[in-house]
Amino acid sequence: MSDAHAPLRVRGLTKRYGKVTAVDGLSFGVQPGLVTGFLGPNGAGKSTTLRMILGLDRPTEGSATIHGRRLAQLPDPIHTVGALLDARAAHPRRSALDHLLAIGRVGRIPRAEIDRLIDLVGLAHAATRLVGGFSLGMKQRLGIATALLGDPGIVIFDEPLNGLDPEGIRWARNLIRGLAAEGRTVLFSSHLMGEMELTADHLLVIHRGQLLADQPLTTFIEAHTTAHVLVRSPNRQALADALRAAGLEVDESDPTRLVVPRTDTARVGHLAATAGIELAELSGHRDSLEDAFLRMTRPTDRKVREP
Ligand SMILES: Nc1ncnc2c1ncn2[C@@H]1O[C@H](COP(=O)(O)OP(=O)(O)OP(=O)(O)O)[C@@H](O)[C@H]1O
Repeated sequence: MSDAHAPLRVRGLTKRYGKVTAVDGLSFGVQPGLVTGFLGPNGAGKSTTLRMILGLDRPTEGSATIHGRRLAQLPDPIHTVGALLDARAAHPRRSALDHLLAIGRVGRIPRAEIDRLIDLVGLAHAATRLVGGFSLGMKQRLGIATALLGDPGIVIFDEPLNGLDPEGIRWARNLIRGLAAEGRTVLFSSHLMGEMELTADHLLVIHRGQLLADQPLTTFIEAHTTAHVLVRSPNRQALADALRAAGLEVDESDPTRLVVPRTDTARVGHLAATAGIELAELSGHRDSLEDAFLRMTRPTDRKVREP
């Protein structure tokens, strides 16, 4: 599906607060059936973008549309888009159940569906407790249930993993992936790179309000990271010499292993065997999403990439 037909679409979206340009001409589409990760350092403009998509902030320029319309123009918003922006927003003196019942009433959500969602997010044991006494992780679970109340085809989660424990993070990851597998359009932001790497299929990377990348996660990692080989040998110097003689770069700064960038284990293994050099360890590595992201948003050598 092209961006022009994406269920969620942003064009030239810009937000200025006085002299601060929080969001600077963003254009992208979010596709159904995939988890799209929204990635950017603190202050990059993620929350402002999501707020404009949800009609909570007015763009200075540009537009954000859902099925071609602004959210306010949708005939049935609660059944179209569900969002978790700030888990702390729920009223502290209401129980989780009352919170969901109150919001569910607006969309005429059946009680059985509310009970199902409470179960789904693992809050059955705490449904009648006041939200004010909830941990941040419990509030996130309630926020996720609230977002899913209308069984929406589009879900937007801003930092849904904050405050969740490791079991909760794994649960949320499976839930987010499951929502996309059901064909929904899923956009979520997280500053937890390892989680983003495990959860997202597609990435939107923003920095200082501008789009730096709009591509599949694997393409992003391949484009912005290098593969390298770690190799250990009782005959370290001879190995380093043999690798260099074959035109490879060898990093000897680690006293235990040689690091050989931009190659693979087959090549290093073959060169060692040809030179008759014994190996004690041979493994291939690729930088993580975090390495790629940090390299890309480093102030000095950042290059703006058009989507
Ligand atoms: N209401 C506001 N008034 C003035 N400036 C604002 C306002 N809201 C956001 N900003 C500024 O806009 C920029 C983007 O903020 P935003 O909260 O969208 O970033 P973010 O990517 O969500 O960051 P974080 O991960 O820290 O939440 C920041 O420089 C912020 O200070």
